[in-house]
Amino acid sequence: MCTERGSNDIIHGRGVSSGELQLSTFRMWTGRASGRAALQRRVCCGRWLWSSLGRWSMHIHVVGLGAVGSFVAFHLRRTLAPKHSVYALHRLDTAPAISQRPHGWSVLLESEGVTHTQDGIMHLSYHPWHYYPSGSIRFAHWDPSRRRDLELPLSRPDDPHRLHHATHPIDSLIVTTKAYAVPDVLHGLRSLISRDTTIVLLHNGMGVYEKLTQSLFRDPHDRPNFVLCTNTHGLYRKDLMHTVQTGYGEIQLGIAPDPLGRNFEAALAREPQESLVPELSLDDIADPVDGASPRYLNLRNTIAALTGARALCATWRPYRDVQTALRKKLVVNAFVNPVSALMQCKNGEVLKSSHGVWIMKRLCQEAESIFRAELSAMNKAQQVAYEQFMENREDIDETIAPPEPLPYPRGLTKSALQTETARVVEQTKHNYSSMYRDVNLGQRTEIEYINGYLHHLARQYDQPAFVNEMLYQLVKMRTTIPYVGKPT
Ligand SMILES: CC(C)(CO)C(=O)C(=O)O
Repeated sequence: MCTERGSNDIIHGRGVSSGELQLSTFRMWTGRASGRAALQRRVCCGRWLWSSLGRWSMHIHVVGLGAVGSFVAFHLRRTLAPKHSVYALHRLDTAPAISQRPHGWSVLLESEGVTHTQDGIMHLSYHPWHYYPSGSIRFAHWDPSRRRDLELPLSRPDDPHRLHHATHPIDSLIVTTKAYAVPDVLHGLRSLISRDTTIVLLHNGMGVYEKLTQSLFRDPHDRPNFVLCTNTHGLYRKDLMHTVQTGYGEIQLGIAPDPLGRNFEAALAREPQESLVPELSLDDIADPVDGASPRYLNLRNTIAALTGARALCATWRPYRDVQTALRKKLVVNAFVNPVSALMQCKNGEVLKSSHGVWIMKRLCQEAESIFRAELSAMNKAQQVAYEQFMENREDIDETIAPPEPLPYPRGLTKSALQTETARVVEQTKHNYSSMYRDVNLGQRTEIEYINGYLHHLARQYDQPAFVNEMLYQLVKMRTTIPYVGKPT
């Protein structure tokens, strides 16, 4: 279901006096602290906040301009007021190809036979980290009128001033590259990312967020906010920055828990007022009346911008629901993608025979056992944490109820997974899966983040998963054998 919210929900520091900002920041960051230390913190926070919120507009960067990235950039630019900037980040080596396109720097979206053109997206290019181990990053802007604004000279990672070279640190970064490319891309952009940045991850598969929090963003105090997404729109890339929409789906956004402790989903715990079902509230991310730090303001604005672009059909959902949706999509991809790539067929073929149906049913059964084992381990860990907490408490009189074990989501039973797989196969029956295309183009596949992710979970929780294992090994084997095409 699409939201009715408009881009007017995007808020900025203007209109709030510096006095108000200082007071509210003091409350938010220092709690009940008082005296000299509190005064020092108050002055320091106020200065920091004022300089950050003095910006008048939002800067949204989209990296990975394949089918999904172009689709998102297209609709954001189309919906947002011109004062907000939408940037497309390209690898420097793709820039010459773009400048030779007949449509120049415009992004094209084709839907129901009509091609729409979107201008006004600013293009920046970067050198991916692994091409330049010394850490050089260069941004070149393609709009000469704003060139001076945006140029970022080459700098080394150990240069203490290099952040200052960037006129715009990144407020909001939407990452739509293949799952395996995300860590390298973020590594390359690291100097422009701070804990005030919001990073939206929009890719197939799972495990990227966990990888990032264990490597590039280990320190919870310095970690940006992350939004994890599932996307069910049918899209394919016809050409560079030219996407075709073959089916209408939705994007679900889930905000990863704040390492600094803010509860973005506080509304769910409040007594429902008019509606029976409590709804998430943007004010729980950042309350414009109370003043807000850039960290939360950027997050609120990112959610508002994405949900405000109605054609994206993006909704903000509780993180737990998005985790369920991600697992559902993982299982669909774990069946459709390898089978279509190995059998060299369109999605519509994979369930036409009893053999395909057998594989699909067995895979869904394995996935349910894996997810049940995972949940049971989480519930056990929660119980242990509760018992330890109770043991270490000083006031033993007050009783705190033990946490309720989380119930197993209905959407992840084997029959629900089978129904969902059959639905997606029917909806995308005329499409070639992304893995089919990757295999045929001799490109790296996302197998490690799809069947590979399930495989690691199965091992972690000691669950047999032979069908998944076989698909995983076969796709890896396929990519070691040169693709020769059809015999003539
Ligand atoms: C759902 C499906 C299989 C659609 O083609 C897909 O997500 C993919 O190709 O990666």
